[in-house]
Amino acid sequence: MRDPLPRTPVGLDGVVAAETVLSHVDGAAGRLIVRGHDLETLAGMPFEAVLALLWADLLPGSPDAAAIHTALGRARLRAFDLMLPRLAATEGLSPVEGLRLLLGALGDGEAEPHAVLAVAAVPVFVAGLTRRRAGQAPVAPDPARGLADDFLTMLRGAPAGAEAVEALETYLVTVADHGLNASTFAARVIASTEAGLFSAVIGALSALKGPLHGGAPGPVLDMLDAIGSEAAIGPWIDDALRRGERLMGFGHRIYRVRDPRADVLKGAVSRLRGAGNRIGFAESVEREALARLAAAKPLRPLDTNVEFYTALLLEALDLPRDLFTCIFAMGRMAGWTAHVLEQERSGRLIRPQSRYVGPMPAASVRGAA
Ligand SMILES: CC(=O)SCCNC(=O)CCNC(=O)[C@H](O)C(C)(C)COP(=O)(O)OP(=O)(O)OC[C@H]1O[C@@H](n2cnc3c(N)ncnc32)[C@H](O)[C@@H]1OP(=O)(O)O
Ligand SMILES: O=C([O-])CC(=O)C(=O)O
Repeated sequence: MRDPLPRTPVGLDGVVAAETVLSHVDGAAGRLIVRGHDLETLAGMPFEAVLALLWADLLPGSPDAAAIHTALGRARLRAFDLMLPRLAATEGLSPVEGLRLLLGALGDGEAEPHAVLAVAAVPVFVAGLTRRRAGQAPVAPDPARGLADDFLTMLRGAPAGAEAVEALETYLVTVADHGLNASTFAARVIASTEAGLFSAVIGALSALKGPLHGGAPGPVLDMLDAIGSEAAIGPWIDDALRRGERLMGFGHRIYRVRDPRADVLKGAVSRLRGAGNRIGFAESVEREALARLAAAKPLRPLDTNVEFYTALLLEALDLPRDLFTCIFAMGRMAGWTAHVLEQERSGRLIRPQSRYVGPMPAASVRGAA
């Protein structure tokens, strides 16, 4: 007998790998609680206020939203200086690869609190690398602006309207934290080795990049484009399911009902002028997809996840679809940093077990010497 471990499904379903005060995902009820607040009550708050909630008791002095606004403005200036000499190296990389490269400029010796600098750096880097590939010079941050507002200003080279800022802010808050999802788990594993916050969030970004996690919203739009017309919806979905493909923006490891973030984001898209036609089509696709998924997988409830209306919202904001994962990272950096700080406080190495199912040596040489 060389296998004392019970057979378990791979994927860590249902395994508790950390205790957290940060967020709770109730998959049966379709409820997301962030530090004692339902998502729906957070959705109107500034991103800086949600950062104050997530970082409370984890950052020295538990700064409030106003102090975080000031600290993030200062840190964006620092990130801009770090970015300038490295921007050329992002040539030829996808935006998320470029962001990963630029985050590598954040060294453990930085004076700003690392959580603050990591959150501040994402909008600066994403705006800078997007402008560079369009042949435009980077725009310096304005520390007086809020993070969402400054990102759109740095990206476009001109202030964005209040409606767009509010919609982006709703998005950033909605995706700020979500229990022990794959990227946050990756961050906590890296933090548990005491490798430092910047290493942990670069690892998290690498996990987010995949199409089964934060890479899904771009492909949601690809799917809507490929379907093309109302008449094609049913046959297109049937063909995709027949080929064994996954419909992007549907299904979730934890939710067995509709992801509560979907409706918050759908509301935000609906409030944006000019988003009307595409949202009507998206609703038809969603309706048909849910009916067909229920018929195809009767034993596995599959509902709409956050990425479906993320795609619609970011498209309505006129953001290029290959930036969507970077913008997800802009919001999720809040949660990653808070989880890293919490993990560093608990201080225990995360090291699960694998079950060896490979061959044993033909003849034992142990003890022969
Ligand atoms: C922010 C986020 O990360 S939200 C998720 C974003 N990702 C997506 O939208 C990609 C599409 N969705 C998926 O791939 C999955 O639903 C995931 C990755 C999100 C969750 O996957 P898991 O919990 O591992 O589900 P699992 O792989 O066990 O799937 C169970 C069954 O449902 C099917 N299924 C799951 N999601 C989908 C989907 N979107 N479309 C079609 N079938 C699906 C699987 O093929 C599988 O069927 P089978 O039992 O006949 O083989
Ligand atoms: O929780 C998950 O597994 C994926 C997800 O929705 C997120 O990270 O926002």
